[in-house]
Formats: sequence, C-alpha cells, structure tokens
Amino acid sequence: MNRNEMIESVRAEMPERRWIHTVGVMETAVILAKRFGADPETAETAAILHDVAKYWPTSKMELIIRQEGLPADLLDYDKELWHAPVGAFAAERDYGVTDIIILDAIRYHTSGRERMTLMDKIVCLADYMEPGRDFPGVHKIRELAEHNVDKALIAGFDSTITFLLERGKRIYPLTVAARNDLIRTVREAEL
Ligand SMILES: Nc1ncnc2c1ncn2[C@@H]1O[C@H](COP(=O)(O)OP(=O)(O)O)[C@@H](O)[C@H]1O
Repeated sequence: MNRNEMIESVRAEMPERRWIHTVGVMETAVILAKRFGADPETAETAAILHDVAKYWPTSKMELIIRQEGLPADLLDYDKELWHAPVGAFAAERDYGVTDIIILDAIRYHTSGRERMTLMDKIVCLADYMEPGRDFPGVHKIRELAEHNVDKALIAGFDSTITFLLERGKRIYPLTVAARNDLIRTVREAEL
C-alpha cells in the first residue's frame, strides 16, 4: 500500500477532528525525527497509523487483545490504552507493516515503556505536543522538545499521571516504568 492509500484508509477510520490531530502528529513527528536524528519517513508512517484503531468498538478491541495474545492486563485499565497495541496489530495485519520500529512506536505511543526507542519517543511526544493540543503544561513540553526529547517526554508523562491522580484513576504501570527509565537516562546524560 502506498502512502496516499494508507492516508485515505486511515482517514476513513476516524472523525475529521481526529484526522486533523493525526496530520498534526505526522508533521510533528517528521520535525522531531529530523531534529533528533531518526528517519523522518519511518516517523511519518508510524504517525499516520498511530490512532488507526482509536474508534474501533470496545468489543472488537477486547477480542483482538484476547485472541492475539496482547497484554491482557490492559483490560483492567482505561480503554483509552487499548487502541495502541490494537493499532500495532492493525498496522501489521491490514497495512502490511513489518518494520518493528514502526509497530512498536504505535504499540507504545500511549503507555510508553522501559527502554523506549528513539522512534517510540518521537511518536509519543508528537502525540502530546502536535499543534492542535491544548492542555496545562503543553507549552513546557514544546519548549523542552526544542532540545531534549527525554525531558519533554517526562513532562508529557507527568501531565498524564497528574491528570489520572487528580481524578483518582488507576495508572497503567508501564507509564511509571517509562518515566522512571527516562529520568535515569536524563540523570546519566548529565553526569
Ligand atoms: N498509564 C496510564 N494509565 C491509565 N490511563 C492512561 C495511561 N496513559 C494514558 N491513559 C489514558 O489515555 C488517555 C490518553 O490517550 P491518548 O492515546 O494520548 O489519547 P488522545 O490522543 O485521545 O489523548 C489519557 O487521557 C488517559 O485517560
């Protein structure tokens, strides 16, 4: 499938406002890839596909998580988390993506993980800071992203964790692990 076919197909999976968000993530991911030394085309492909499953019915996502052996602990947490691993599954099955760098960047774009690849970081960060985003702390994330992908991503995870804490919601542990790991990386870089 070529780039335009992929774009049209993904666009048909979501309402217009989510497509506008996706275009913002595509453009931001390309900028970040050029800034931090990743492949811009790979970043763009992951960004096009990152929310492909966002509007799939809950029952369809649950079935895929169970049948395809995706992490079952996800089912205990906010459904917002499910579209990321299900999206990676869809990218492979429906769009023929085989590049693990792309698949993992889609898979972990919401939760993060320990030892995130540069592409994981770029797609996750682009999702936080694309131009259409407006939430407390987004300016700080954009400022940090001018120079440091890790510090910017920590600020992104801080905003999600704060949001969840304020609402008394459960926190999927992979995000805490991702944040801890990034803090260690930043500290080691500054030694
Ligand atoms: N670690 C986590 N634990 C529980 N819920 C989470 C976690 N990380 C993200 N979420 C949920 O997912 C939402 C954001 O998911 P995201 O893929 O960024 O969607 P959107 O693009 O709509 O913001 C958060 O608002 C929160 O409800």
